[in-house]
Formats: sequence, C-alpha cells, structure tokens
Amino acid sequence: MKLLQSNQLTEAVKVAEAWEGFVKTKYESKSAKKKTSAFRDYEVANEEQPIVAAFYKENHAKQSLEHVLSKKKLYEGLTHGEMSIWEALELMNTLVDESDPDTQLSQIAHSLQSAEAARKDNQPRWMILTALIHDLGKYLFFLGEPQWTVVGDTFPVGCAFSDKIVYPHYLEENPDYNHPVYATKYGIYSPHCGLDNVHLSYGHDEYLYHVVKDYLPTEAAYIIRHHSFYSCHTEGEYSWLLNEHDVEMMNWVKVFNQYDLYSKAEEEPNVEQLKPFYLQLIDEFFPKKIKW
Ligand SMILES: O[C@H]1[C@H](O)[C@@H](O)[C@H](O)[C@@H](O)[C@H]1O
Ligand SMILES: [Fe+2]
Ligand SMILES: [Fe+2]
Repeated sequence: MKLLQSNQLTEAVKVAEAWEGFVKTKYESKSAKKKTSAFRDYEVANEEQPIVAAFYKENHAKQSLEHVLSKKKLYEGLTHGEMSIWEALELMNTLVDESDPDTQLSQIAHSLQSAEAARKDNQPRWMILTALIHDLGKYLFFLGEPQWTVVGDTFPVGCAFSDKIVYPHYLEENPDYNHPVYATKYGIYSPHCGLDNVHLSYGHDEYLYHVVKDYLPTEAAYIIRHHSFYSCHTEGEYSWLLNEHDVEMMNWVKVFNQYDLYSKAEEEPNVEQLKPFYLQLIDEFFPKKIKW
C-alpha cells in the first residue's frame, strides 16, 4: 500500500480507493416488507434452506480457471439457438434459483419485480430494460448446464480467493486453491488490469453479456456482466483488479443492485398485465430474434 502512495500513484488507483469507501454504502429498501439487512442472510439460510449451502459447496469446488475457460469457449460463439427476449423470459417461468435465499418465485417473477422497481424509481428506459433481462443468462440451465455453473455469486479465478466471497471455506475444495500461480494474490493478472481481462466464475452474467452486448448501452452490458460479483460491488474486495472504466461503471452496478435485490420482497407481478409495456420496451432495443 505504501509504495502505491508515492508520486507514481495512478489516476486509476486513486479512483479505486475512493470507490472502496463508496461501495460500502447501503441503499435503504423501498419496501417496508423486509429490512435490507434481512436479504442475503446466509446464516439464516443455513438453518432454513440447506439447499443454498449445498449449492455453494458444489459451485466453489468446481469453478476452476480451466472450467471457466472451457465454458467461455463453448458459449461465446452464440451457436445455441435463436429466440426473442420475451420467449426467453417465458422460459424462466419454470426455473427456481437454488443459490438464492431471498426468492422462491420463478425467474420471470423476479425479472418483472426488478424492472418494476426501477420503473417506479423513474430510471431511464435502458435501466428498466436491464433490470428486466439481467438474469436471462440462466437460459444456460435449459441448455443442460447444472445450476452450479449458471447461478450464484461470481468471483475471479486465476488469483487468490477473497474471504468475503460467500461460504469462503468451500473454496478449499477448489482445484486451484493450492495452485502455485492461481493461489497467489495477483495470480495471472496485473494490478488494475481491468475486469475485461479477468475471468470470473462462469455463469449467467458472462453468458448473457455476450448475447446482448451489441444492442445495449455500455453501462447496461457492464451491469449484466458483473451484477453477481458481490465480493467486489458490495464488499469492496478486488479493487486492485479495477481500472478507471470499472470504477465508473461499478456506480451503475450499485444503482442496479438495489432493484435486483430488494424487489424480491414485492408482490408477485401480473405477467399478462405488464406484458404490453415490456414488449414495447424490448422492441426499442432488440430485433425480433437474437442469437443465444
Ligand atoms: O443467488 C443469486 C442469484 O443467482 C442471482 O441471479 C445472482 O445474480 C446473485 O449473485 C446470486 O446471489
Ligand atoms: Fe443474477
Ligand atoms: Fe437477479
């Protein structure tokens, strides 16, 4: 730390440090139904929903750098079908996310709850759309992928794991845990190399980013790609990986996160009633069908 404070201190480092303070700020829940501190309470989940810990045990044991690289290769080319955004949303009707202690509703309900929360807050239309589609990468599940490489929080692979990742002790089972390079602080990365150059554990964020990035503003695509990276955007870890662009974009991830997380306590949305508004919104950004 001392060394970095010399006159070689780059702009990126300065902003990253300022951001570390900011990132710890918590939004107050708009919903009176549940306190913000009651979300993501994995201790309570251990008692009441053992499926969550079982999910992370498997996820942490299997998300190695090698695994991530092989899934990226398999899915980056978007050769797994053509489908409209609304069709993908409807598919989500049957998926319940095992990693999530805060919602037992289907994923289409979660998508609409997030989008409605952003809409009520008068967010720009791109943000409402981002909230609507942010979890559609869970389509991976319908392509035959097990939940452990589809859902859950993400974390960098190829460098040491932070102990602020959920269920950190399960990472001891990861094949990279004692690796001579991947287990060192910087691993295969250099400080402030930017998240664009970092491999996060493979899941719905990375997959959907490639599906939608050409149709959306940079901010929206960035949110989608990093919304599950809680140890960074909520715990303030891994700031040494961020460059100036990341620091700027992470502000948007924080804004988005309140709609993603706290809307889970809202009433179950009426899909048919909301459909016309969202079809129109989707139309403003996307062609009829896109490649998956
Ligand atoms: O359990 C949840 C869920 O899988 C979300 O879709 C993901 O974005 C979160 O990071 C995770 O904690
Ligand atoms: Fe997600
Ligand atoms: Fe979500």
